[in-house]
Amino acid sequence: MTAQILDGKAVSSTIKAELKERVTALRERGIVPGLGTVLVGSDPGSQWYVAGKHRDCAEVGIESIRRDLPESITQEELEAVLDELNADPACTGYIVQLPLPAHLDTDAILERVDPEKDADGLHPTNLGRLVLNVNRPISTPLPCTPRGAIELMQRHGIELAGKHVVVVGRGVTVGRAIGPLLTRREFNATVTLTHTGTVGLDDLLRTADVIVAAAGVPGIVKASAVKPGAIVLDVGVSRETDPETGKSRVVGDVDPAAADVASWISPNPGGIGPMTRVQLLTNVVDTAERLNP
Ligand SMILES: Nc1nc2c(c(=O)[nH]1)N[C@@H](CN(C=O)c1ccc(C(=O)N[C@@H](CCC(=O)O)C(=O)O)cc1)CN2
Repeated sequence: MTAQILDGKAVSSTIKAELKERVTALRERGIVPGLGTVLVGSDPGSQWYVAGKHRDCAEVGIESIRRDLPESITQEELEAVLDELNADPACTGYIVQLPLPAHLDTDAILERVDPEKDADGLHPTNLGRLVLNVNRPISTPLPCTPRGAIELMQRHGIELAGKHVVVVGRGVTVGRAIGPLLTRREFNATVTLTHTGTVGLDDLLRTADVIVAAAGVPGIVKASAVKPGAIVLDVGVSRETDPETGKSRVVGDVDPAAADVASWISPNPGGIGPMTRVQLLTNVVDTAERLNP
């Protein structure tokens, strides 16, 4: 079997076209959605992701507010920047690009974001609402990668109800947040959360109808652990230097040979990354519409 491709680039282009129409309608009513980004330091990956977020905004008509800050910033100085964005009426929602430098308290920073402006859905209040299932139909932002991953499957006509999803990885942006979403009645999947400390991971993976590989460990999902016909989402992002070209490249969590066993697979790059980005725009437009019914 050769797996069909879950094409995140194509789906995100479609969604961006839909969002552009929604933004145009908002602008016609005098409402201009604005997305803020807060970037600390000069990590090349984070700089690339933030630049991409601003390109996306320009494409759909969302205003960009950008705060690029030095690596040396103190906790107090960073919190003051967040307080400004919390008070800025031009900012519909904003994100703090992760990871932050080690001297900063990430939990305290995420908690400082006004939950109403939390475009990433990572504020404890919004994650709590997700777990309590009070976030329906769409009243507060949902974490971008989990929601984007589900949308990618839905837009390819994949029915999740009754499926057993095995998630690999316990990080806050994906692993911990995707279970509460997938087990909502609207999706009705059954979820097993595993991680790098799970004993018998391969045996659990072989029971999965859907694998969400988000551990950030290259090759943690082996082709031999994928049930024939399973759906495989490769979310993990690691970087390595290509020995032939000397260039840095993205490596996912899934053994490429899994494409010979699975029925559907998300490429990496080109699968979940673009869906993460477009979900961020969706969160901003949803918020602008919710605040201006
Ligand atoms: N505040 C946040 N920080 C981080 C998040 C997040 O959701 N919120 N997720 C990641 C980084 N990220 C978004 O910020 C992100 C990762 C990857 C992509 C993407 O489009 N990737 C491309 C490949 C890019 C490459 O070659 O490096 C793809 O998959 O096709 C977009 C956004 C951590 N931080």
